[in-house]
Amino acid sequence: MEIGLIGLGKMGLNLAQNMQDHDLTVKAFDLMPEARTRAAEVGVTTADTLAALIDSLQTPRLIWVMVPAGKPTKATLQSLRELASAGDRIIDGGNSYYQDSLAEAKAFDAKQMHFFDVGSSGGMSGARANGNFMIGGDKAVFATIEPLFEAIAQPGGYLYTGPAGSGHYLKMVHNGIEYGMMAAIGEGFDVLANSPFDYDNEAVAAMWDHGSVIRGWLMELAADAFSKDPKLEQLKGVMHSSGEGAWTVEEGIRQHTPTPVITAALMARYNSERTDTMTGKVVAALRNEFGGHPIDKN
Ligand SMILES: NC(=O)c1ccc[n+]([C@@H]2O[C@H](COP(=O)([O-])OP(=O)(O)OC[C@H]3O[C@@H](n4cnc5c(N)ncnc54)[C@H](O)[C@@H]3O)[C@@H](O)[C@H]2O)c1
Ligand SMILES: O=C(O)[C@H](O)[C@@H](O)[C@H](O)[C@H](O)COP(=O)(O)O
Repeated sequence: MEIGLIGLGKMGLNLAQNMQDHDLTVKAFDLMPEARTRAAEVGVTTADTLAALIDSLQTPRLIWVMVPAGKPTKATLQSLRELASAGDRIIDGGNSYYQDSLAEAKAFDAKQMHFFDVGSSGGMSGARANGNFMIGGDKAVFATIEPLFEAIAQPGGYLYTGPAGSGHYLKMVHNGIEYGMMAAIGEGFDVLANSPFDYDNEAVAAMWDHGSVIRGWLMELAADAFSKDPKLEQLKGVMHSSGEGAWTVEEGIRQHTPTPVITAALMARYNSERTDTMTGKVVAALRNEFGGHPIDKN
């Protein structure tokens, strides 16, 4: 099986190596020459332009797009509609918004091309080996690309989820859950840090990862992070987000499905990006106005 891979960043390059480990033929392209050079250094065949990549692939082509979600993905998918042919199969493996994927599926359908929205999980190590994939698209055509997922996923770690849109929808909800789980772990360690006891964070996380109810990969990763920086003193507690948590909350609001934990986790992320808040100033001012309570001044 031959795959044309577009995007050789943190995920794409690992995916390319994962595919090659399973005797799949990878031909790849990235806008950045440095990314192409890095890929060539680990034995990935690269093309200098998107058009050259498309020309080099056997038809019906199988093309995996792994570039940043949003504008870069939209632009790449638009180019593929111009450069690829009827019958080609196009995978968007990035974290795209499912509504965008529904629109992309329609646009590819109009060109008799097959679009798959694939939520990819497991971070960079999952891309490199034993990944996790949530796959939306045409079921009959999926059968033609299933061997790819059998090869690169953890056994049991891929699922055909239904028509186009359903893969990225499921990944959106997965990431909403991820927000809540990580926030709870973070809060727990915050309480420990402010406790009267001197806990060893790495030892606690490693112990919790062995048999406790809250064991799991996030706990393992917490132990790894604490092993490098026992109190995470080198980090600022700023938590960025790239959209999936917000989309999950918006979806909950649209459905009238309460998502208080995920919403609180999302708001905590937004709050962490601000050094001082108008909310805090207003509440401080009001407490001072009605009760004479002390205020901290700039
Ligand atoms: N990093 C993760 O843990 C992770 C996990 C799952 C899914 N994702 C998703 O995978 C996608 C890629 O993420 P990443 O972490 O590899 O990003 P990245 O920024 O590390 O890499 C993106 C690569 O795409 C290239 N690129 C950008 N625009 C391009 C274009 N128009 N044509 C060709 N190449 C282009 C960039 O030069 C870069 O090398 C994103 O949609 C992301 O949301 C990331
Ligand atoms: O399942 C995964 O492998 C991760 O969820 C992955 O997709 C990525 O690390 C998120 O995009 C981060 O999302 P935020 O930037 O929203 O935290």
